[in-house]
Amino acid sequence: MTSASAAPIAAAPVVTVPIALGDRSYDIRIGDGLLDDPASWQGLPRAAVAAIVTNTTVAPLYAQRLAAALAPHYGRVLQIELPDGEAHKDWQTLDQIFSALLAASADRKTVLFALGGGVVGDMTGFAAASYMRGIPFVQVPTTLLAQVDSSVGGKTAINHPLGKNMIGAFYQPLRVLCDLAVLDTLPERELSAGLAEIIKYGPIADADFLGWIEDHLDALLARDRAAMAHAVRRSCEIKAWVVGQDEREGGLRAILNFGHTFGHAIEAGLGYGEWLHGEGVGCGMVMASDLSVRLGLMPPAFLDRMQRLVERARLPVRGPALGAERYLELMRVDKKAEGGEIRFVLIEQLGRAVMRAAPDALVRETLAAHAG
Ligand SMILES: NC(=O)c1ccc[n+]([C@@H]2O[C@H](COP(=O)([O-])OP(=O)(O)OC[C@H]3O[C@@H](n4cnc5c(N)ncnc54)[C@H](O)[C@@H]3O)[C@@H](O)[C@H]2O)c1
Ligand SMILES: O=C(O)C(=O)C[C@@H](O)[C@H](O)[C@H](O)COP(=O)(O)O
Ligand SMILES: [Zn+2]
Repeated sequence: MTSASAAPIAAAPVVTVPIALGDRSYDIRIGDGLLDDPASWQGLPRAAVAAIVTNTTVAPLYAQRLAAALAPHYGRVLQIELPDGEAHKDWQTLDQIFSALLAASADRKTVLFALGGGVVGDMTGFAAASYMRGIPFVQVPTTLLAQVDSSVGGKTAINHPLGKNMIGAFYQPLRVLCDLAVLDTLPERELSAGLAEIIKYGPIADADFLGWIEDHLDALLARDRAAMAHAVRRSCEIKAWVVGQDEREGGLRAILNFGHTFGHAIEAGLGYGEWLHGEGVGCGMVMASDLSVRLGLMPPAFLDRMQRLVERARLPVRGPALGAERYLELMRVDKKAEGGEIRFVLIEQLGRAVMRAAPDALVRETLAAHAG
Protein backbone atom coordinates (compact mmCIF):
# COMPACT_ATOMS: atom_id res chain seq x y z
CA MET A 1 0.00 0.00 0.00
CA THR A 2 1.33 3.48 -0.80
CA SER A 3 1.58 6.13 1.87
CA ALA A 4 -0.43 8.85 0.12
CA SER A 5 -1.95 11.35 2.57
CA ALA A 6 0.86 10.66 5.05
CA ALA A 7 1.76 14.34 5.50
CA PRO A 8 1.56 15.44 9.13
CA ILE A 9 -1.61 17.30 10.03
CA ALA A 10 -2.28 20.07 12.49
CA ALA A 11 -4.16 19.10 15.62
CA ALA A 12 -7.12 21.44 15.27
CA PRO A 13 -9.18 20.42 12.22
CA VAL A 14 -11.50 17.46 12.30
CA VAL A 15 -10.32 14.84 9.84
CA THR A 16 -12.74 12.30 8.40
CA VAL A 17 -11.57 8.89 7.25
CA PRO A 18 -14.28 7.05 5.30
CA ILE A 19 -14.63 3.30 5.48
CA ALA A 20 -16.28 1.95 2.35
CA LEU A 21 -18.53 -1.04 3.02
CA GLY A 22 -21.53 -0.47 0.73
CA ASP A 23 -24.66 0.18 2.80
CA ARG A 24 -22.58 -0.34 5.98
CA SER A 25 -20.14 2.47 5.11
CA TYR A 26 -19.36 5.03 7.79
CA ASP A 27 -16.98 7.78 8.81
CA ILE A 28 -14.19 7.80 11.36
CA ARG A 29 -13.90 11.36 12.68
CA ILE A 30 -10.68 12.40 14.36
CA GLY A 31 -10.20 15.70 16.16
CA ASP A 32 -9.70 17.64 19.32
CA GLY A 33 -12.81 18.15 21.48
CA LEU A 34 -15.23 16.03 19.42
CA LEU A 35 -17.18 15.06 22.56
CA ASP A 36 -18.31 18.67 22.94
CA ASP A 37 -18.84 19.35 19.23
CA PRO A 38 -22.57 19.29 18.33
CA ALA A 39 -21.63 18.19 14.79
CA SER A 40 -20.44 14.86 16.23
CA TRP A 41 -24.03 13.80 16.88
CA GLN A 42 -25.70 15.20 13.78
CA GLY A 43 -27.07 12.73 11.28
CA LEU A 44 -27.37 9.85 13.73
CA PRO A 45 -30.75 8.12 14.13
CA ARG A 46 -32.96 9.62 16.87
CA ALA A 47 -34.86 7.38 19.28
CA ALA A 48 -36.74 7.28 22.56
CA VAL A 49 -33.76 5.68 24.29
CA ALA A 50 -30.00 5.97 23.92
CA ALA A 51 -27.62 4.00 26.13
CA ILE A 52 -24.06 4.92 26.97
CA VAL A 53 -22.13 1.72 27.68
CA THR A 54 -18.98 2.48 29.59
CA ASN A 55 -17.00 1.27 32.60
CA THR A 56 -16.32 2.31 36.18
CA THR A 57 -13.07 4.11 35.23
CA VAL A 58 -14.24 6.02 32.16
CA ALA A 59 -17.71 6.93 33.47
CA PRO A 60 -16.55 9.53 36.02
CA LEU A 61 -14.22 11.06 33.43
CA TYR A 62 -16.43 11.44 30.37
CA ALA A 63 -19.95 9.96 30.68
CA GLN A 64 -21.61 13.12 31.94
CA ARG A 65 -20.34 15.14 28.99
CA LEU A 66 -21.51 12.50 26.54
CA ALA A 67 -24.91 12.29 28.24
CA ALA A 68 -25.30 16.08 28.00
CA ALA A 69 -24.38 16.02 24.31
CA LEU A 70 -26.92 13.27 23.59
CA ALA A 71 -29.77 14.64 25.76
CA PRO A 72 -31.25 16.97 23.10
CA HIS A 73 -31.57 14.08 20.66
CA TYR A 74 -33.01 11.21 22.72
CA GLY A 75 -35.99 10.90 25.08
CA ARG A 76 -33.86 9.17 27.72
CA VAL A 77 -30.13 8.55 27.98
CA LEU A 78 -29.26 5.48 30.06
CA GLN A 79 -25.86 4.81 31.46
CA ILE A 80 -24.63 1.21 31.72
CA GLU A 81 -21.45 0.90 33.78
CA LEU A 82 -19.46 -2.29 33.40
CA PRO A 83 -16.63 -3.48 35.62
CA ASP A 84 -13.24 -2.46 34.19
CA GLY A 85 -10.73 -4.82 32.64
CA GLU A 86 -10.04 -7.58 30.14
CA ALA A 87 -11.01 -10.18 32.76
CA HIS A 88 -14.60 -8.88 32.45
CA LYS A 89 -14.84 -9.26 28.68
CA ASP A 90 -17.10 -12.25 29.21
CA TRP A 91 -20.65 -13.60 29.10
CA GLN A 92 -21.53 -12.38 32.56
CA THR A 93 -20.64 -8.76 31.79
CA LEU A 94 -22.28 -8.94 28.36
CA ASP A 95 -25.42 -10.11 30.08
CA GLN A 96 -25.34 -7.00 32.28
CA ILE A 97 -25.80 -4.93 29.13
CA PHE A 98 -28.79 -7.02 27.99
CA SER A 99 -30.38 -6.91 31.45
CA ALA A 100 -30.02 -3.12 31.67
CA LEU A 101 -31.48 -2.65 28.19
CA LEU A 102 -34.45 -4.91 28.91
CA ALA A 103 -35.08 -3.31 32.30
CA ALA A 104 -35.21 0.11 30.61
CA SER A 105 -37.54 -1.12 27.83
CA ALA A 106 -34.94 -0.35 25.20
CA ASP A 107 -36.41 -1.14 21.78
CA ARG A 108 -35.09 -1.83 18.29
CA LYS A 109 -34.49 1.88 17.64
CA THR A 110 -32.31 2.29 20.74
CA VAL A 111 -28.81 3.51 19.89
CA LEU A 112 -25.84 2.28 21.94
CA PHE A 113 -22.79 4.51 22.46
CA ALA A 114 -19.60 2.62 23.38
CA LEU A 115 -17.61 5.03 25.55
CA GLY A 116 -14.30 3.45 26.53
CA GLY A 117 -11.42 1.35 25.32
CA GLY A 118 -11.44 -1.80 23.24
CA VAL A 119 -13.03 -3.93 25.95
CA VAL A 120 -16.10 -1.69 26.19
CA GLY A 121 -16.14 -1.27 22.39
CA ASP A 122 -15.95 -5.00 21.62
CA MET A 123 -18.65 -5.85 24.16
CA THR A 124 -20.98 -2.99 23.20
CA GLY A 125 -20.62 -3.96 19.56
CA PHE A 126 -21.49 -7.58 20.32
CA ALA A 127 -24.46 -6.46 22.44
CA ALA A 128 -25.62 -4.21 19.57
CA ALA A 129 -25.24 -7.09 17.09
CA SER A 130 -27.42 -9.41 19.16
CA TYR A 131 -29.92 -7.35 21.21
CA MET A 132 -33.26 -7.85 19.47
CA ARG A 133 -31.15 -9.26 16.59
CA GLY A 134 -29.39 -6.00 15.93
CA ILE A 135 -29.60 -2.36 17.00
CA PRO A 136 -27.46 0.62 15.92
CA PHE A 137 -24.31 1.64 17.76
CA VAL A 138 -21.66 4.34 17.72
CA GLN A 139 -18.04 3.96 18.81
CA VAL A 140 -16.60 6.70 21.05
CA PRO A 141 -13.14 5.22 21.70
CA THR A 142 -11.23 6.68 24.65
CA THR A 143 -7.93 4.75 24.53
CA LEU A 144 -5.23 5.15 21.91
CA LEU A 145 -5.58 1.46 21.07
CA ALA A 146 -9.32 1.81 20.52
CA GLN A 147 -8.89 4.95 18.38
CA VAL A 148 -6.30 3.37 16.08
CA ASP A 149 -7.75 -0.11 15.86
CA SER A 150 -10.58 -1.68 17.86
CA SER A 151 -13.32 0.90 17.19
CA VAL A 152 -12.87 0.48 13.42
CA GLY A 153 -13.89 -2.47 11.29
CA GLY A 154 -16.72 -4.17 13.13
CA LYS A 155 -15.00 -7.06 14.91
CA THR A 156 -16.96 -7.52 18.15
CA ALA A 157 -16.42 -10.28 20.69
CA ILE A 158 -16.00 -11.60 24.18
CA ASN A 159 -13.23 -13.92 25.37
CA HIS A 160 -13.53 -17.60 26.31
CA PRO A 161 -11.20 -19.14 28.91
CA LEU A 162 -9.84 -21.34 26.10
CA GLY A 163 -9.28 -18.58 23.56
CA LYS A 164 -9.30 -14.86 22.92
CA ASN A 165 -12.30 -13.20 21.17
CA MET A 166 -13.78 -16.61 20.44
CA ILE A 167 -17.46 -15.62 20.65
CA GLY A 168 -18.53 -12.65 18.58
CA ALA A 169 -19.85 -11.19 15.36
CA PHE A 170 -18.88 -8.87 12.55
CA TYR A 171 -21.10 -5.84 13.10
CA GLN A 172 -20.27 -2.31 11.98
CA PRO A 173 -20.89 0.88 13.97
CA LEU A 174 -22.72 3.86 12.46
CA ARG A 175 -19.82 6.20 13.19
CA VAL A 176 -16.51 6.34 15.05
CA LEU A 177 -15.63 9.50 17.00
CA CYS A 178 -11.99 9.78 18.08
CA ASP A 179 -11.64 12.75 20.42
CA LEU A 180 -7.89 13.19 20.83
CA ALA A 181 -8.36 15.28 23.99
CA VAL A 182 -9.52 12.25 26.01
CA LEU A 183 -6.11 10.64 25.55
CA ASP A 184 -4.68 13.12 28.07
CA THR A 185 -6.03 11.06 30.98
CA LEU A 186 -4.77 7.71 29.69
CA PRO A 187 -2.23 5.95 31.95
CA GLU A 188 1.24 5.55 30.41
CA ARG A 189 1.05 1.77 30.26
CA GLU A 190 -2.14 2.07 28.17
CA LEU A 191 -0.51 4.63 25.88
CA SER A 192 2.24 2.11 25.14
CA ALA A 193 -0.35 -0.60 24.51
CA GLY A 194 -1.89 1.64 21.85
CA LEU A 195 1.51 2.25 20.28
CA ALA A 196 1.84 -1.49 19.65
CA GLU A 197 -1.13 -1.50 17.26
CA ILE A 198 0.16 1.67 15.57
CA ILE A 199 3.59 0.09 15.04
CA LYS A 200 1.84 -2.96 13.54
CA TYR A 201 0.55 -0.98 10.54
CA GLY A 202 4.09 -0.16 9.34
CA PRO A 203 5.52 -3.61 8.58
CA ILE A 204 2.20 -4.98 7.29
CA ALA A 205 1.16 -2.11 5.02
CA ASP A 206 3.29 1.02 4.92
CA ALA A 207 7.10 1.04 5.19
CA ASP A 208 7.14 4.86 5.15
CA PHE A 209 4.80 4.95 8.15
CA LEU A 210 7.16 2.62 10.02
CA GLY A 211 9.94 5.19 9.47
CA TRP A 212 7.61 7.99 10.54
CA ILE A 213 6.78 6.14 13.79
CA GLU A 214 10.49 5.63 14.50
CA ASP A 215 11.11 9.34 13.93
CA HIS A 216 8.13 10.50 16.02
CA LEU A 217 8.06 7.91 18.81
CA ASP A 218 9.31 10.35 21.43
CA ALA A 219 6.64 12.87 20.40
CA LEU A 220 3.99 10.15 20.65
CA LEU A 221 5.21 9.11 24.10
CA ALA A 222 5.00 12.78 25.10
CA ARG A 223 1.42 12.87 23.68
CA ASP A 224 2.25 15.63 21.23
CA ARG A 225 -1.20 16.39 19.79
CA ALA A 226 -0.12 16.82 16.16
CA ALA A 227 1.88 13.58 16.23
CA MET A 228 -1.06 11.77 17.84
CA ALA A 229 -3.45 13.16 15.24
CA HIS A 230 -1.27 11.90 12.42
CA ALA A 231 -0.74 8.46 14.01
CA VAL A 232 -4.47 7.98 14.62
CA ARG A 233 -5.36 9.17 11.14
CA ARG A 234 -2.81 7.06 9.26
CA SER A 235 -3.67 3.97 11.34
CA CYS A 236 -7.37 4.44 10.62
CA GLU A 237 -6.67 4.99 6.91
CA ILE A 238 -4.75 1.72 6.72
CA LYS A 239 -7.34 -0.20 8.71
CA ALA A 240 -10.19 1.26 6.62
CA TRP A 241 -8.30 0.33 3.43
CA VAL A 242 -7.88 -3.29 4.60
CA VAL A 243 -11.39 -3.76 6.01
CA GLY A 244 -12.96 -2.08 2.96
CA GLN A 245 -11.53 -4.91 0.84
CA ASP A 246 -12.12 -7.84 3.19
CA GLU A 247 -14.71 -7.09 5.86
CA ARG A 248 -15.08 -10.67 7.15
CA GLU A 249 -11.46 -11.79 6.96
CA GLY A 250 -11.66 -14.05 3.95
CA GLY A 251 -7.96 -13.36 3.40
CA LEU A 252 -6.29 -9.92 3.38
CA ARG A 253 -7.75 -8.75 6.71
CA ALA A 254 -5.70 -11.36 8.54
CA ILE A 255 -2.65 -9.10 8.12
CA LEU A 256 -4.11 -7.00 10.97
CA ASN A 257 -3.34 -10.02 13.15
CA PHE A 258 0.44 -9.52 12.87
CA GLY A 259 1.88 -10.36 16.31
CA HIS A 260 -1.49 -11.59 17.56
CA THR A 261 -0.98 -15.36 17.29
CA PHE A 262 1.78 -15.17 19.90
CA GLY A 263 0.14 -12.24 21.71
CA HIS A 264 -3.25 -13.89 22.17
CA ALA A 265 -1.50 -17.03 23.49
CA ILE A 266 0.24 -14.88 26.10
CA GLU A 267 -3.01 -13.14 27.10
CA ALA A 268 -4.97 -16.38 27.41
CA GLY A 269 -2.07 -18.36 28.91
CA LEU A 270 -1.56 -15.89 31.75
CA GLY A 271 -5.28 -15.38 32.33
CA TYR A 272 -6.83 -12.30 30.73
CA GLY A 273 -5.69 -9.01 32.20
CA GLU A 274 -2.20 -9.76 33.45
CA TRP A 275 -0.64 -8.56 30.21
CA LEU A 276 -2.50 -5.87 28.27
CA HIS A 277 -3.58 -6.76 24.75
CA GLY A 278 -1.14 -4.20 23.32
CA GLU A 279 1.69 -5.68 25.38
CA GLY A 280 0.96 -9.13 23.96
CA VAL A 281 0.90 -7.64 20.46
CA GLY A 282 4.19 -5.78 21.01
CA CYS A 283 6.00 -8.90 22.18
CA GLY A 284 4.13 -11.02 19.61
CA MET A 285 5.40 -8.78 16.79
CA VAL A 286 8.97 -9.37 17.95
CA MET A 287 8.31 -13.13 17.92
CA ALA A 288 6.61 -13.01 14.50
CA SER A 289 9.50 -10.90 13.16
CA ASP A 290 11.93 -13.51 14.49
CA LEU A 291 9.94 -16.25 12.75
CA SER A 292 9.92 -14.24 9.50
CA VAL A 293 13.72 -14.13 9.71
CA ARG A 294 14.04 -17.84 10.57
CA LEU A 295 11.92 -18.70 7.53
CA GLY A 296 14.24 -16.64 5.34
CA LEU A 297 11.55 -14.09 4.45
CA MET A 298 13.35 -11.11 6.01
CA PRO A 299 16.96 -10.26 6.89
CA PRO A 300 18.08 -10.36 10.57
CA ALA A 301 18.24 -6.53 10.60
CA PHE A 302 14.44 -6.48 10.43
CA LEU A 303 14.15 -8.31 13.75
CA ASP A 304 16.63 -5.89 15.34
CA ARG A 305 14.64 -2.94 14.01
CA MET A 306 11.31 -4.25 15.32
CA GLN A 307 12.74 -5.23 18.69
CA ARG A 308 14.32 -1.79 19.13
CA LEU A 309 11.09 0.01 18.24
CA VAL A 310 8.91 -2.14 20.51
CA GLU A 311 11.38 -1.59 23.35
CA ARG A 312 11.43 2.16 22.76
CA ALA A 313 7.63 2.13 22.97
CA ARG A 314 8.08 0.72 26.51
CA LEU A 315 6.54 -2.61 25.61
CA PRO A 316 7.79 -6.06 26.63
CA VAL A 317 9.97 -7.90 24.13
CA ARG A 318 10.24 -11.19 26.08
CA GLY A 319 7.25 -13.44 26.56
CA PRO A 320 6.37 -15.17 29.82
CA ALA A 321 7.70 -18.66 30.55
CA LEU A 322 4.58 -20.62 29.63
CA GLY A 323 6.63 -23.42 28.09
CA ALA A 324 6.80 -24.07 24.34
CA GLU A 325 4.19 -26.85 24.43
CA ARG A 326 1.67 -24.60 26.16
CA TYR A 327 2.33 -21.80 23.64
CA LEU A 328 1.77 -24.23 20.79
CA GLU A 329 -1.39 -25.63 22.39
CA LEU A 330 -2.82 -22.12 22.85
CA MET A 331 -1.88 -21.04 19.32
CA ARG A 332 -3.65 -24.05 17.79
CA VAL A 333 -6.92 -22.51 19.07
CA ASP A 334 -6.25 -19.29 17.10
CA LYS A 335 -9.00 -18.39 14.63
CA LYS A 336 -6.53 -18.48 11.74
CA ALA A 337 -5.59 -22.10 12.46
CA GLU A 338 -6.92 -24.66 10.00
CA GLY A 339 -7.18 -28.35 10.87
CA GLY A 340 -4.98 -27.78 13.91
CA GLU A 341 -2.24 -26.16 11.78
CA ILE A 342 -1.15 -22.78 13.13
CA ARG A 343 -0.89 -20.05 10.50
CA PHE A 344 1.17 -16.96 11.29
CA VAL A 345 1.08 -13.49 9.81
CA LEU A 346 4.67 -12.91 8.75
CA ILE A 347 6.49 -10.11 6.98
CA GLU A 348 7.95 -10.88 3.54
CA GLN A 349 8.89 -7.32 2.59
CA LEU A 350 8.63 -4.09 4.57
CA GLY A 351 5.03 -3.02 4.10
CA ARG A 352 3.86 -6.46 2.95
CA ALA A 353 2.61 -9.35 5.08
CA VAL A 354 1.84 -12.94 4.21
CA MET A 355 0.07 -15.75 6.08
CA ARG A 356 2.11 -18.95 6.40
CA ALA A 357 2.32 -22.12 8.45
CA ALA A 358 5.71 -22.73 10.07
CA PRO A 359 7.36 -25.97 11.23
CA ASP A 360 6.89 -26.47 15.00
CA ALA A 361 10.65 -26.82 15.33
CA LEU A 362 11.18 -23.26 14.06
CA VAL A 363 8.41 -21.89 16.29
CA ARG A 364 10.13 -23.58 19.24
CA GLU A 365 13.37 -21.82 18.26
CA THR A 366 11.55 -18.48 18.23
CA LEU A 367 10.06 -19.20 21.64
CA ALA A 368 13.41 -20.28 23.03
CA ALA A 369 14.88 -16.97 21.85
CA HIS A 370 12.07 -14.67 23.01
CA ALA A 371 10.13 -16.28 25.87
CA GLY A 372 10.93 -17.39 29.37
N1 LIG B 1 -12.31 -5.23 17.60
C1 LIG B 1 -11.06 -5.07 17.20
O1 LIG B 1 -10.78 -4.94 16.00
C2 LIG B 1 -9.97 -4.99 18.22
C3 LIG B 1 -8.71 -4.48 17.85
C4 LIG B 1 -7.73 -4.38 18.84
C5 LIG B 1 -8.01 -4.75 20.15
N2 LIG B 1 -9.24 -5.22 20.45
C6 LIG B 1 -9.57 -5.55 21.84
O2 LIG B 1 -9.49 -4.33 22.59
C7 LIG B 1 -9.17 -4.65 23.95
C8 LIG B 1 -8.05 -3.76 24.42
O3 LIG B 1 -8.50 -2.42 24.36
P1 LIG B 1 -7.79 -1.29 25.22
O4 LIG B 1 -6.34 -1.39 25.08
O5 LIG B 1 -8.48 -0.04 24.87
O6 LIG B 1 -8.10 -1.75 26.71
P2 LIG B 1 -9.28 -1.37 27.74
O7 LIG B 1 -10.55 -1.25 27.03
O8 LIG B 1 -9.18 -2.35 28.83
O9 LIG B 1 -8.85 0.07 28.26
C9 LIG B 1 -7.63 0.20 28.92
C10 LIG B 1 -7.77 0.87 30.29
O10 LIG B 1 -7.86 2.27 30.11
C11 LIG B 1 -8.99 2.80 30.81
N3 LIG B 1 -9.39 3.98 30.05
C12 LIG B 1 -10.05 4.03 28.90
N4 LIG B 1 -10.07 5.27 28.43
C13 LIG B 1 -9.45 6.05 29.32
C14 LIG B 1 -9.13 7.42 29.37
N5 LIG B 1 -9.40 8.25 28.37
N6 LIG B 1 -8.48 7.89 30.46
C15 LIG B 1 -8.13 7.04 31.47
N7 LIG B 1 -8.37 5.72 31.46
C16 LIG B 1 -9.01 5.24 30.37
C17 LIG B 1 -9.94 1.66 30.83
O11 LIG B 1 -10.90 1.81 31.85
C18 LIG B 1 -9.00 0.48 31.08
O12 LIG B 1 -8.67 0.40 32.44
C19 LIG B 1 -8.83 -6.11 23.98
O13 LIG B 1 -9.90 -6.84 24.49
C20 LIG B 1 -8.60 -6.46 22.53
O14 LIG B 1 -8.87 -7.80 22.24
C21 LIG B 1 -10.22 -5.35 19.53
O1 LIG C 1 -9.51 -5.90 12.98
C1 LIG C 1 -8.87 -6.93 12.81
O2 LIG C 1 -9.12 -7.72 11.91
C2 LIG C 1 -7.76 -7.28 13.71
O3 LIG C 1 -7.23 -8.36 13.67
C3 LIG C 1 -7.33 -6.23 14.69
C4 LIG C 1 -6.64 -6.78 15.92
O4 LIG C 1 -5.80 -5.75 16.42
C5 LIG C 1 -7.60 -7.15 17.03
O5 LIG C 1 -6.87 -7.46 18.20
C6 LIG C 1 -8.63 -8.21 16.73
O6 LIG C 1 -9.62 -8.23 17.72
C7 LIG C 1 -8.04 -9.59 16.67
O7 LIG C 1 -8.95 -10.35 16.01
P1 LIG C 1 -9.11 -11.91 16.20
O8 LIG C 1 -10.00 -12.27 15.06
O9 LIG C 1 -7.76 -12.52 16.09
O10 LIG C 1 -9.70 -12.14 17.53
ZN1 LIG D 1 -5.08 -6.24 18.39
